[in-house]
Amino acid sequence: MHENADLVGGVGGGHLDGLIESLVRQGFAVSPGFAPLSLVRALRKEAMERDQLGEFRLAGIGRRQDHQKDTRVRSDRTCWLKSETLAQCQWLEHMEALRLAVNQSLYMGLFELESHFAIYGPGDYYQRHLDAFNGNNGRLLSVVLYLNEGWQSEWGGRLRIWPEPDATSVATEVEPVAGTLVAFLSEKIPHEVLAATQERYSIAGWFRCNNTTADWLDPPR
Ligand SMILES: O=C(O)CCC(=O)C(=O)O
Ligand SMILES: [Fe+2]
Repeated sequence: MHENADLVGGVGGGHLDGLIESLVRQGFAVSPGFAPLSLVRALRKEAMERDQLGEFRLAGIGRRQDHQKDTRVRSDRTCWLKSETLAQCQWLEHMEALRLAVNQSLYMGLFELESHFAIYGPGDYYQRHLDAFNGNNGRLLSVVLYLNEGWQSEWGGRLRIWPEPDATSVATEVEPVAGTLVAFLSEKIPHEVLAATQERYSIAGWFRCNNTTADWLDPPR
């Protein structure tokens, strides 16, 4: 069988319709088994190799001028993805299928994706936050893919999700199990990564709008 058979089965694969329906209904979606295990394994192996090479950095908060390191808010380490390996290209193809499906059904105008590997060591966390506010960074839709095979519930590391920015009651908690994809509206859904007792591997990504359009059409004078 062609080595991309997994990918062809996975994209389409019945996940996208349910995912979009959940996004419309509640602003977030949890899709277990979204990515095939073969792809999850390849991605985790790459994350581990790049970590060995020292390519991960303590995660920052914010972008550009307001970029700062703040271990009180989060303590994971991250490494940006590039389309430099087959596995990363396959991840990007999955996300391209999601982008097209979301744009077709929800007219969200998702334009480009930025994504990074993240490793939360034992005790690492990311406190409750929104991924975007008032369009500050152009992030519209957030996605997270978990890369942990054999994850045990008692290890912790769940993603806690609230239903709206000011909510006090939790909507759900997601186990960071291999192949599960979570997607949510970046400006609307607060979330928090709870500390785990084991290393927790993931890819987090953000679809952004096309920030350059206005500049091109109506250059500032
Ligand atoms: O790893 C997760 O479950 C979520 C990560 C996250 O919230 C982020 O990187 O902004
Ligand atoms: Fe986040």
